[in-house]
Amino acid sequence: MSLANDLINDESVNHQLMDMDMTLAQTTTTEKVQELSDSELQTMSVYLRVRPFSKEELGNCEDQECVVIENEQTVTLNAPKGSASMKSSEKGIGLSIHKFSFTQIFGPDTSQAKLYEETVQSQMSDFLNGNNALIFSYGVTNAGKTYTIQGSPKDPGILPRVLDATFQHIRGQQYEEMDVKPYLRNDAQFLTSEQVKQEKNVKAAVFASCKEDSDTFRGSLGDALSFRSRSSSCSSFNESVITDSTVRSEGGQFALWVAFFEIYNECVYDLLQPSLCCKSKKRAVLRVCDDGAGNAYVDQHHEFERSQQNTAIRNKNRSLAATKMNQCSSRSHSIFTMKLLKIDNDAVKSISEFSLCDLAGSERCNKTKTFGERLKEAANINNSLLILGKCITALRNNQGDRLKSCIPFRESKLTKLFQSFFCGKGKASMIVNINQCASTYDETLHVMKFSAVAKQVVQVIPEKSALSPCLFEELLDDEDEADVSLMPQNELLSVIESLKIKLLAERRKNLVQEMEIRKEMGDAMMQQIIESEELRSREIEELKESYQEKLENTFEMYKEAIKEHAYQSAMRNLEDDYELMRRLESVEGRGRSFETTDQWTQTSSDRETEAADDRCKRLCKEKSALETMCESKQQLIMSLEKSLKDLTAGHQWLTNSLSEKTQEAETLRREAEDMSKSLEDVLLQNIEKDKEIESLKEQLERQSVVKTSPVQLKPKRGLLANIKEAVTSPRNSCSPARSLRKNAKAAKR
Ligand SMILES: Nc1ncnc2c1ncn2[C@@H]1O[C@H](COP(=O)(O)OP(=O)(O)OP(=O)(O)O)[C@@H](O)[C@H]1O
Repeated sequence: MSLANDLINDESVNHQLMDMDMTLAQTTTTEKVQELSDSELQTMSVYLRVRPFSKEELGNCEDQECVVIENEQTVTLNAPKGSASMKSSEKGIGLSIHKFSFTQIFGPDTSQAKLYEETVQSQMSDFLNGNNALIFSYGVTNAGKTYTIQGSPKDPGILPRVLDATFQHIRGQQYEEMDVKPYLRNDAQFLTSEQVKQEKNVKAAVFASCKEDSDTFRGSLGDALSFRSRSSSCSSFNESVITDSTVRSEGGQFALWVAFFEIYNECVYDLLQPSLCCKSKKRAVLRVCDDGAGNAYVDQHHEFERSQQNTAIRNKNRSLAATKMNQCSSRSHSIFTMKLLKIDNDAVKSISEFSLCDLAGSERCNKTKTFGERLKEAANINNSLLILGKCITALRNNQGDRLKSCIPFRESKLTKLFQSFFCGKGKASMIVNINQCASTYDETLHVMKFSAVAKQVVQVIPEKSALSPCLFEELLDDEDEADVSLMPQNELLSVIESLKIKLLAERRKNLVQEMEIRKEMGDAMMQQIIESEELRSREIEELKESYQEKLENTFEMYKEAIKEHAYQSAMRNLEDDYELMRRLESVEGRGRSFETTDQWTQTSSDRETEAADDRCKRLCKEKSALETMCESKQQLIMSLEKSLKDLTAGHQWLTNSLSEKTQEAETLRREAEDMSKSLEDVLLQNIEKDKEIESLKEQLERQSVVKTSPVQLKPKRGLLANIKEAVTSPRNSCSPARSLRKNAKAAKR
């Protein structure tokens, strides 16, 4: 899609350039055209069709008034926020508003019928009058190109309408024989009866297959190409051609031959090839031939009759794919060609051709998220559109330049087939399809810039009688020759020299241009590859992480399972050991019983003896195995017993030392208790002694009072003796204390 961008980078500058070029072109061509008495000169018709928003697009806020139709010829494009154009304009590099003019603009409400009437009808008249016409739709993917060319079963597009109009025109004049067929690009040949037979067989196979497909797939996408039934309610476009006064209706008969092919990845495939063949075999690639006069053509025409008008010719063979931007994106350029042969008195009077081309969508690879096969397709589509752009630019530039630069028609199949139309062999017009989505604004802008260039291409439309393959160019050459013949030889040589220099400069310029274009395409591809690489590495990282996590989980799971298994095995081993022990014991028991029972050996048969022997051997083996196992177990048990003994001894030592310590602690506790008791006693003794002293003091006081009083009190001798004893010998046994206590109690009483 960088096509238009490659051609035009700065809009304002280019507009000025265009204006200049246009002035130049117009002056130069006006001079020339004065001599073209029978020719018609006009710029290429470029129509714009703006498709309506889909519900999804409205839901996604795509409506940001990016496309404003000012009037029937002018449209304004306003860059939405976030678009590359807006960013550039904010940096002061470009403009955020662009105005474009077209031959005619059709808004979102335009019906298919109106579009047909106002765009195709004049070319239709040319075609029916014996002239050639080409209509091609151009635009970004999902802009409505296929809808415009093919339409839908309910609302047929240009193609079914053109066919219908053709049949209306040749009604009652159809040539019944099949013995005249288009030949080379502009010629016809008479067929032998054998060839006619072959043609009839091919035709029957093709249309039977198409009919079958139509019945099978009715209602699917391919029905878009169904030719409108005559009983259809839509009749307006039938009359339009019939009532057209410019169409000459003379005598004679008409044979209509059609070809329908696609250019996919620079290979041409027949879209009318019977489908059965396609299923089993690889599709045959058609050759683009040259008729010797520089006109390329594809020789694959099928005769077409009125009876087949209702037959659905489907484009199910066409290369379609779902891209991020269009679920049913055309991945090829499809070209439908009609050749109308006018036959009168067993001679072909005229041959006219009408080609309708639905170009594949121009697109940005990263926007459409294309990879692999899709990327290859996109590269091929973009390349052929790029060459178409180069041709159109060169055509426009040549108009203002006496030394015409080479137009690279031969660089792609598409431009090879378009060449004759651009060289004056017919009238070409372009329908530019755009959507109004904000997200595709930048691409739409490129398309508009491209169409601005195309609109300035001046076409020379000669009268049929004066027709030669490249009239405009031939006339210029003739003129140059006439001038040259009058020049002296030395001047001629200098002219040749200067021409050589100019040629070299031109070649260099072309090379540089080519290199730049290739570099840009390479860069775009590289960018795409880098982006996809990054995406891949991010995905790989994410995958790695998720696998790592899964691995860890699995590892944990296995760890658990191994633990479980080890536990189960240990349990089983234990049980086995036990079982073996049991069996060993029983074997030993049985062995003992065999030894003692003599009668048993005598009475058993030989077979039983053998079996018993075997069994005995097996048991012996088992026994020895069990013994070995027991031995090892015994050793294990012994070692375990030893460690248990050690542990018990350690435990015993610890217990003993603990009890010793406990005893020591008990003794200490008791000693402490005794000490506290004796302390308590001493305290009590002190208290009692204090009390006794007090009471003795009281007694002494009383006695001193009695000594002074007339009443003589009888002295208490025992008490005094006791006091003396207590005072003088405090360390005496507890009996005195006890007696002291008694005395104190008595004193209290
Ligand atoms: N004028 C219109 N009115 C209504 N619907 C339209 C109109 N133009 C296009 N559409 C719808 O828009 C969608 C895209 O159109 P279409 O497939 O014709 O685009 P395209 O340009 O051919 O895309 P691609 O280049 O990817 O093949 C289709 O669903 C079609 O029916």
